Amino acid sequence: MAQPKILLTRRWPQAVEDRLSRDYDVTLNTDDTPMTAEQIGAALGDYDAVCPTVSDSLPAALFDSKMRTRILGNYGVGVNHIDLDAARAAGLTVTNTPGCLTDCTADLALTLMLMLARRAGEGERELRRGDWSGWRPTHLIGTKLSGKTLGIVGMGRIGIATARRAQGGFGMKVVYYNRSEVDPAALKGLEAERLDTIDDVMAAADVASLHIPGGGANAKTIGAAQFEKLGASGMLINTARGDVVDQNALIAALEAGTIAGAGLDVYDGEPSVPEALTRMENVVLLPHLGSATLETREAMGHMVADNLDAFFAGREVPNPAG
Ligand SMILES: O=CC(=O)O
Repeated sequence: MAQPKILLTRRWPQAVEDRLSRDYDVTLNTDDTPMTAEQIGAALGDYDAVCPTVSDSLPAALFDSKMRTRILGNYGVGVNHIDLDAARAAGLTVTNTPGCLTDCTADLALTLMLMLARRAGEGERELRRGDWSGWRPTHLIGTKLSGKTLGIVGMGRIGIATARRAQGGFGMKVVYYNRSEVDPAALKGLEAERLDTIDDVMAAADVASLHIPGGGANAKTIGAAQFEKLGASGMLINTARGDVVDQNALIAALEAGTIAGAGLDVYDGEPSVPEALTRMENVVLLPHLGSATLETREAMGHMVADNLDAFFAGREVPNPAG
């Protein structure tokens, strides 16, 4: 029997490309440029499986009954770039990669917190510019994280892992908002108080870290009113999705001093980043590095491969999305 035809929309770690190339008739996007929606639409007519990622866009208009594709093996946990309802209505199975990127994304949330609180980006820029004039007691004074309050918005796997690091490493008090009650077993050993609303979390937090999925109802969850609550010494961390923050309201809040600073790994409309943000010293900007370690990027790829293997063997897929 012919091997299923599979398209990877971007380059993946070598070990996973090798595994898939052994077991499937794989097409690689060798020059690694993002594919247009039209190219992905055409691929849905040509391939048995398409494996997209967060840099792709799969709106409802791409899915029709003439598709050859039967499974979308998404490389990543977030699937807000895929119109899931339309994909399912067209008979597609959609899978994602939950769990394997939890530690790395939580690590990056802490990286942003520390860089922001300790003004590490500012300091590095100063040194590289040749402007460092030596140690002095008043140079680049930051803020201690130890003992401060971390507010988690979205207490899922990554929110919990971030809270554990902040509490275990820095003795931070943790408050959180989650739409539904969190399984107490997942919170074992963590002292964390669930508050009734996101605004309550913002008001209580010195640092607010976002861990809710993007898209749909979560768009612009954090806007001007929430920045007012976070207050002039408050810091915002976003490793989730850019669209959960009202980006214009964030820029306005930073410019007005409504909040103290922001540490961002994701942007609404990325990879474009508003110039206003790039000019601010009290903002740490990373290029969507949450899951970017070799171990995790390989694990994500193997998870996609496991889902494809199960699907084409007629078994239940281990990680259905949504
Ligand atoms: O951002 C990365 C992911 O959603 O996996």
